[in-house]
Amino acid sequence: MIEVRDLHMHFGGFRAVDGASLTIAEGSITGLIGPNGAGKTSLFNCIAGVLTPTSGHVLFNGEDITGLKPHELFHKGILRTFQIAHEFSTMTVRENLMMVPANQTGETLWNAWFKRKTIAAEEAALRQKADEVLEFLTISHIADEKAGNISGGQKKLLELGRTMMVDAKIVFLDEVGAGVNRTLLYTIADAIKRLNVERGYTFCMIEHDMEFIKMLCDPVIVMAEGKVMATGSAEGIMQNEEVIEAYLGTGIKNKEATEGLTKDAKPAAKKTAKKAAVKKTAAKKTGDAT
Ligand SMILES: Nc1ncnc2c1ncn2[C@@H]1O[C@H](COP(=O)(O)OP(=O)(O)OP(=O)(O)O)[C@@H](O)[C@H]1O
Repeated sequence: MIEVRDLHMHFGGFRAVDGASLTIAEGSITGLIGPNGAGKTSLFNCIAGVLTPTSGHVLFNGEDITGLKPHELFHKGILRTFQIAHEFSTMTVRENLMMVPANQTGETLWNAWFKRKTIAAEEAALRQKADEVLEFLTISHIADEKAGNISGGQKKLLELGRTMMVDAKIVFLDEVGAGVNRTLLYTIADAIKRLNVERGYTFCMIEHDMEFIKMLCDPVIVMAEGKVMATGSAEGIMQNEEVIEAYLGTGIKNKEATEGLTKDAKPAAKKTAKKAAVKKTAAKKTGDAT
């Protein structure tokens, strides 16, 4: 379980995360949504060690992990994927997977010369594991493709596959569904669901696509202006007036998210909400100094 307590991430005088508290329960697929600029990525980066928070705490099963670096969190099974998949483009898909586990014997020149048998055995085991991962993700057919040549959606699957090469406990997914065609989106959703149910992975995912959120996430946490404004089921969140207002107020760029969250809102209510939220944002930007 991850517990975030009163987390702040300030950039100069601007409070990107402004006292966020939330829980990611073990075994859940927790969605993190909110309008553009709500602070979701900053919060993710604080939890995953990419940023050191200005204040507040992140606990993992009761242990304070605030400020630990990504490699330290990696060894605890806490991994973060990025919005833009980070693959080694000139290596094959299989080789990309085989690169993930740390502390391989062949990593030093000395061992490469004198421990050849051990290295060969390790490589064979890694190759087998990589092939199992590819099969699980239904992308065995691209094992020998250069990673730079595969589609954006396949890169997202590869990113997910890399988390399977180590014993991941909690995986933070940053817009894993963004820019992916519908068919591949269902493959990704299916892989996430199976990793959750069959292998006990916990997920926390930032997503703008409400259909994707509805397919997978319970609970859904909504952030606005650096704070958690609501937590609940996807259906409940989509009916929540406050949430609808928050989305309208910031002129959200993502069409699907806006449609999903605002289709029931009345036109007059939309106008008032937009004015109120714009005022609130302006006040926040001018009134804060840290
Ligand atoms: N390194 C930084 N320096 C200054 N301001 C930053 C920095 N990173 C983020 N911000 C600001 O913090 C606010 C929150 O950004 P963040 O990326 O966390 O939001 P988000 O909810 O992930 O948005 P989106 O959905 O658009 O990706 C934004 O106003 C952004 O401009």
